[in-house]
Amino acid sequence: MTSERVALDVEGLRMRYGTTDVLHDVTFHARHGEVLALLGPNGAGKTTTIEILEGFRLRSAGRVSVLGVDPAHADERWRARVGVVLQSWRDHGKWRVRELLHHLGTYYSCYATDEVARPWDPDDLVAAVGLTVQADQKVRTLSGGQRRRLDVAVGIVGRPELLFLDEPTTGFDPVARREFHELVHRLAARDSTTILLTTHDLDEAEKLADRIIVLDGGRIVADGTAEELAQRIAGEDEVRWTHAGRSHVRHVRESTRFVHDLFRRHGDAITDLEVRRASLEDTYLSLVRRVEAEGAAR
Ligand SMILES: Nc1ncnc2c1ncn2[C@@H]1O[C@H](COP(=O)(O)OP(=O)(O)OP(=O)(O)O)[C@@H](O)[C@H]1O
Repeated sequence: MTSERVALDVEGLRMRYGTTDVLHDVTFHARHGEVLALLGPNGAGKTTTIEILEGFRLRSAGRVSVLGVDPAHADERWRARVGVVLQSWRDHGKWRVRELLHHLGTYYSCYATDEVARPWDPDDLVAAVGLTVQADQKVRTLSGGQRRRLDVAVGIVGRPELLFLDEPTTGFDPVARREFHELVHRLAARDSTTILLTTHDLDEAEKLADRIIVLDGGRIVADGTAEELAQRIAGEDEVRWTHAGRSHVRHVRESTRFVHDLFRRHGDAITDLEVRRASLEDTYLSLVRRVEAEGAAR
């Protein structure tokens, strides 16, 4: 469920490491309850952006507001409203799963409000991330994918209003991935949690995100829904059909009109008609290649 209220507001964000600019004028926003995927090649600036929004890294310039607060000057009360799942987290090996979540949850109880009961009940939380069977196991005995599920549980134990997920499903098996996607949908739809995630899995971005932002070389090169980006960037749909026993394939910009003309000309003689819109992967690859070609031409 998305609302008009802005949860994330980033304008003219710049980051410089030494003498190298790695973010140039990055501007975007997210409404409450929106799921945003940040995509881009290695080194594009995704983690740097997320770390600035989390308040872990100080920006060089620009305006950033996260839940109405500048993360560079945020306090504990703000931190309790924000959940973070980092790329890797390797502590607390001796703790048992439920015990650890119960313990971490106690830090959030003083931030409970009339609207948000904090923390998440440990039994409900282990069930939500699919760790009920492992609830009494020591953390160090979990498999890689189970550890990642626990990372997600740690990130949401305080029932955050805004959740940052940096490559959340690395190491998940297909069942865990599907369950995680359902959890993200539930958090956004039922609890109106705003979610910003980075991923290299384009299928995952397409399934989860209301909106997709592509960063390349520290600049935003695309921002929109998967369909909008496909229309704007990849542009062409693939139409396949059979006529008089022969298979045909054409790539066209306006597939609805093309199919209409096809039927007007050949009527019922057309069989096996299939229209395939550009996937996010097609769109992403054509966008990144275009940006690289422009960079090489400069
Ligand atoms: N602490 C640092 N000091 C200097 N340069 C850094 C530092 N952290 C990141 N960089 C550089 O900033 C750029 C952006 O890095 P960042 O980690 O944000 O990219 P990313 O999009 O998250 O990449 P990946 O997909 O590989 O995780 C890279 O060129 C990287 O080398």
